[in-house]
Amino acid sequence: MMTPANDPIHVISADEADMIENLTLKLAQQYSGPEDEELLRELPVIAADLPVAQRRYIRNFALDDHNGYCVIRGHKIDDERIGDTPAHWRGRPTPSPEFAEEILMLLHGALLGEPFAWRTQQDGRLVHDIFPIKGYETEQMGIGSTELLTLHTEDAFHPYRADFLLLGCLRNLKGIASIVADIRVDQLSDEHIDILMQDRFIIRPDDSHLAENNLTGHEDGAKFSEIDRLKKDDVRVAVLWGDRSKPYIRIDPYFMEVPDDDPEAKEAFSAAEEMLERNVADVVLEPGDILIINNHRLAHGRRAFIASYDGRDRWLKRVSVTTDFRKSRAQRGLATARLI
Ligand SMILES: NC(=[NH2+])NCCC[C@H](N)C(=O)O
Ligand SMILES: O=C(O)CCC(=O)C(=O)O
Ligand SMILES: [Fe+2]
Repeated sequence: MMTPANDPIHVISADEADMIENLTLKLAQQYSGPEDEELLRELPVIAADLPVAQRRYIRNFALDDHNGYCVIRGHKIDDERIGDTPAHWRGRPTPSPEFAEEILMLLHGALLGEPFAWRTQQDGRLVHDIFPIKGYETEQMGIGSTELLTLHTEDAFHPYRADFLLLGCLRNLKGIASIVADIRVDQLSDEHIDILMQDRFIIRPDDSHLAENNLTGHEDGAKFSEIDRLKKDDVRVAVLWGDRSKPYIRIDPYFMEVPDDDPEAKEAFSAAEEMLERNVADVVLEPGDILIINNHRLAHGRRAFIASYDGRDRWLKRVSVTTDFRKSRAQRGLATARLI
């Protein structure tokens, strides 16, 4: 196919869904958990067993670099087997009852690059949980609920942030929407684009990487020293980069600032924010959906909702994927290590 795939949703057939479920259930018996070295090594090899149409669709999405997101729809979720939506991401068994769904996420990740994660998030787990956690209702984190999760590039502050972000839906009974916003460069002036492409914008780590939101109290917290440094330093970055006519974006206004002595940059930043706000759209994930986000071409977030904490709350899984493992080599210790 030569033209960019325009349909943002690829629906798999019932037969394909059965085949994939059998595959992931079998794999869940063979491996010890989502961080199993052998599983991770085999991922792209096993992913070749996914239906060819699905693999081709994802390949086109990645190569065309045009659409900000796509959804693979129709995977089966065994609501009974996965059990209640947990109260917290800490203290879950390995493997978890939803290991097959975690494998499904990792297989999709392997079609796009290498799954990786952060030492500073969710105890360094490779597959993250996103569900509301009591006490965090008003926080600007995936575990919040009552506030709009404002538009952001995932881990925008970090030079090694994901190229692709996968959000897999296990449960969403109330149809709570994720939000997405494309970059519409035609809605920005040439002057603003020029400024947005320069390193004039201060960015800080978001709260999900802070020690206070991740420590058990047992470890020394040394792994958060880089985050502390980035939090204090006024690191200045560009909001747009790459091809001027189809630029990449790096933005998380909630954790960004424009220096007071740079009114031009302030104005350009507001224009970028307004452009994104104008283009916000809802994407309601259904169980079995995998939302694939091009983290350089789309900002995303989530609508506000009221959590019930009754085991039926919305539950997503999240995997970050890089297309260039080498750039973070010095941070990872071993060539095969996946934590930055
Ligand atoms: N605008 C924002 N809320 N940015 C932070 C995003 C939340 C973060 N990715 C998390 O894991 O919780
Ligand atoms: O819950 C969602 O739909 C998105 C969550 C998210 O963006 C995040 O946790 O970073
Ligand atoms: Fe996010």
